Amino acid sequence: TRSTRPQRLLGAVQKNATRGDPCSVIQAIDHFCRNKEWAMNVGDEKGCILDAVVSEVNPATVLELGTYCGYSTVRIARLLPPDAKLITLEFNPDFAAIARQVIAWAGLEEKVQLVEGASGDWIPRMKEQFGVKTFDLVFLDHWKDRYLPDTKLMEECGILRKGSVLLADNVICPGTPDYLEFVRNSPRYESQYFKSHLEYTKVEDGLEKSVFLG
Ligand SMILES: CCCNc1ncnc2c1ncn2[C@@H]1O[C@H](/C=C/CNC(=O)c2cc(-c3ccc(F)cc3)cc(O)c2O)[C@H](C)[C@H]1O
Ligand SMILES: [Mg+2]
Repeated sequence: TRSTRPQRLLGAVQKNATRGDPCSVIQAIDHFCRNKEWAMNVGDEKGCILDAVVSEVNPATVLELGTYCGYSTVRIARLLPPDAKLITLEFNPDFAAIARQVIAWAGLEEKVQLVEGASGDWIPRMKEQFGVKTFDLVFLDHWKDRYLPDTKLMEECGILRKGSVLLADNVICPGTPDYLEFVRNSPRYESQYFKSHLEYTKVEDGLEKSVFLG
């Protein structure tokens, strides 16, 4: 049967990237998505903003919602200090399987814990399951209508601390209007918009960085 796009993306990584070299994995995926088949990775332009925020926060604990093929997982994990931990949630087993192989090709398995399951089920269990009390950085890139409910859940479960940074992809395209309205108007967040473009296109999109004030 015909392969899937994530399988072809993995093939491009295995063909064109060097094992253990995260930058070559990132470049191979960006080249594939720009020249062969578009895919919904955060991409190189928004990826540079993501890199800057990760470097600024220098997090010991990171939570990613929506692994997909693992592109942003590799972008984030490659910048983390040795004993830092990135937990990424992906509820589609086929995407999780692809992402595991992309992360392994980049040689970043030690820094990444890919959890197969839904954010709603796992956010409440972060403490007991992984011994993580709070997250220094959360990258939201899953279903756009889940950003707000999951943010409220993270608050309720106490996994955000004063200063935790939420970074949300696609706040313009496809758009997350309810989330944006919430973080921009809530007194408990200090929000900032980073204007950019939808991955591999000229369409406007951007990232919203929101600091939880406790
Ligand atoms: C209830 C479960 C919630 N909890 C969950 N828990 C765990 N994993 C979850 C949960 N909800 C979803 N996931 C996983 O995350 C991934 C989902 C990612 C979704 N991303 C987009 O939809 C998007 C679209 C465009 C776009 C823009 C323009 C276009 F024309 C077309 C497309 C661009 C972009 O950058 C985009 O990130 C993955 C596919 C899916 O299995
Ligand atoms: Mg996205």
